[in-house]
Amino acid sequence: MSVYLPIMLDCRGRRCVVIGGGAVAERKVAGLLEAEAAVVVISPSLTEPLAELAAQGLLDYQQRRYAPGDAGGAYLLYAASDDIAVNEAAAAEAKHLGIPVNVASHAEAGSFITPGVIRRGRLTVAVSTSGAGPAAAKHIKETLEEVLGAELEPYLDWVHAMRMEIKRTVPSPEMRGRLLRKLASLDTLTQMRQETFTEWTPAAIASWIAENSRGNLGLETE
Ligand SMILES: C[C@@]1(CC(=O)O)c2cc3[nH]c(cc4nc(cc5[nH]c(cc(n2)[C@H]1CCC(=O)O)[C@@](C)(CC(=O)O)[C@@H]5CCC(=O)O)C(CC(=O)O)=C4CCC(=O)O)c(CCC(=O)O)c3CC(=O)O
Ligand SMILES: NC(=O)C1=CN([C@@H]2O[C@H](COP(=O)(O)OP(=O)(O)OC[C@H]3O[C@@H](n4cnc5c(N)ncnc54)[C@H](O)[C@@H]3O)[C@@H](O)[C@H]2O)C=CC1
Repeated sequence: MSVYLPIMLDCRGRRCVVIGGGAVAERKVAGLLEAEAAVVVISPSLTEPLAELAAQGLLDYQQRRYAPGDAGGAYLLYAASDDIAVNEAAAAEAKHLGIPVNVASHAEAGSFITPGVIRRGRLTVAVSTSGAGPAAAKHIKETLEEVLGAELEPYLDWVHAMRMEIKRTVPSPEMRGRLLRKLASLDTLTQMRQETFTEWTPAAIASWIAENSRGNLGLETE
């Protein structure tokens, strides 16, 4: 069994090439566009939704079959045609160039696989069964979706704003760590879920930081 390393990859503006324009390519393209990649699709045909994206100029569509050289300059390659030999050739080319490649028809020919993804604003949850059962991964993802509430989005926006403020005003790394761990243990998420949360004013934020940094001589006060 392959033990895959989960990582979060910044693909903004990166050239990501998808070979094939069918139902599977459609899913991979959706994930890439969500991550703001510069998507190139090479395929003789496209599904209706992919053709719509191409018409809107959201992806670079090259209407033709895969040809050697297509992996060149790619940040990621997805071999998602229904022709195993084509997927294999594209994967071999990518591997030769050291480009990470996903192979839809037989995962073991590639170097990475695609998880099911849940997003709640800044939160991303990726579910993989290491390829054991893609439909099972989808089902587990749907089960998790039910417990991950919409309040996680404003909660993480709040955590982010607080963290930025703590990083801006607290010079001591030890004290910042203490404050950030304390922040994570507050019941803000529950309050947001129960709709009892009231926004912290800049003065309230400053006094929370001051109160919880007692003994920290490095704290900048205004
Ligand atoms: C290894 C992997 C490689 C990769 O594609 O990256 C792969 C491979 C294959 N999938 C196959 C079939 C199906 N795939 C799905 C669905 C999804 N497949 C996804 C990922 C992955 N699929 C990677 C492993 C993920 C993991 O670690 O678990 C998801 C999670 C993400 C996505 O694709 O975006 C997405 C759900 C999206 C969502 O959450 O909604 C369904 C269900 C459905 O369509 O409803 C079926 C039919 C039922 C079944 O077979 O289980 C076949 C057989 C083809 C054949 O035999 O003809 C192969 C080939 C092989 O086994 O090597
Ligand atoms: N990884 C996954 O999640 C899944 C993988 N699969 C497998 O993935 C493959 C694709 O499945 P679908 O998208 O449903 O097939 P599909 O038949 O809907 O689409 C295949 C696409 O490949 C294109 N194509 C064919 N030859 C090509 C070439 N030489 N160069 C470029 N493009 C070419 C076709 O024009 C078409 O757009 C199949 O092998 C299938 O068994 C199927 C289900 C899920």
